[in-house]
Amino acid sequence: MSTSTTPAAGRTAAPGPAIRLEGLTKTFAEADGPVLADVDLAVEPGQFVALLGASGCGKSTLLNIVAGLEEPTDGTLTVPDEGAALMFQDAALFPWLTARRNVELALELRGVPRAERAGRARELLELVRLPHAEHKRPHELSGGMRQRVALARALAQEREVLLMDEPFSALDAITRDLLHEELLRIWRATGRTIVFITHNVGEAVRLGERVLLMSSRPGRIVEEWDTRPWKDPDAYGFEGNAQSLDETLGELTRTITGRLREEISRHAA
Ligand SMILES: Nc1ncnc2c1ncn2[C@@H]1O[C@H](COP(=O)(O)OP(=O)(O)OP(=O)(O)O)[C@@H](O)[C@H]1O
Repeated sequence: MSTSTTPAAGRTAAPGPAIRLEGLTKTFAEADGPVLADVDLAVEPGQFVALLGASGCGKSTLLNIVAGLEEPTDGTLTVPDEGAALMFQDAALFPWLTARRNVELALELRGVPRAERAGRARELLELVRLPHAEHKRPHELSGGMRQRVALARALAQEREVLLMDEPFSALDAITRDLLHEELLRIWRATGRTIVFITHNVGEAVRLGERVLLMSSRPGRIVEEWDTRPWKDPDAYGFEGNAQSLDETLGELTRTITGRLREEISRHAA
């Protein structure tokens, strides 16, 4: 696991969870009070965690700290030594490179020998179901296809942890729905640990095994729901039929939506 900086605002080595935050606080120099205060969170290897919260509550700040792009003001952060792969709302591909070259670049940065790069990039484009687009440049691809390339590029980094900051929020509903399926398939196939930020409760419930709600200013994790009983009802001894399963899932979604609304109105008040 990871390197250490200062004891108070540090990155420390420890076995166990893939990500562990303890008493994490972040205050920006020019900000009015802390954006994050005393955030505690442990994410086990291979878990899929969805993080919900009002706009501006600090979700991206939290992800940026886990990614090492921001330093915490206080608290302890444990992440894998290798760091994490990141994916954003904007695919941020190099426009002059083909889809395959965009993926190859990530392989090159990881030190994969030149002779292996093209084959590995093709495999990754197949994994995201985009093999036919390997020679296309980003402007020739749809928004959904660009996000698939961005996902292949993030996977090319071979990091255990994948951090996703609203990666599908700019896509239309049908494309998003398809990408949800693809992401779940890829998560099961690769065993990555995923932290996925969204404003969308349906998306959070569909994707996350754990759905976390962040409070607004200061941001901390105030509630958590376990969706696994709905995803694997037999393993969790759910005795109802498909309809009652849907109904209880609907109830869960309404409960989470209600709590998110409370947080949004508290922030707006
Ligand atoms: N570098 C920075 N300097 C000062 N303030 C910042 C900085 N980055 C973020 N903030 C502030 O921290 C707060 C949280 O921002 P952040 O982007 O983490 O929220 P968020 O929950 O991801 O929002 P959204 O859902 O709208 O993307 C905001 O008030 C923002 O203005």
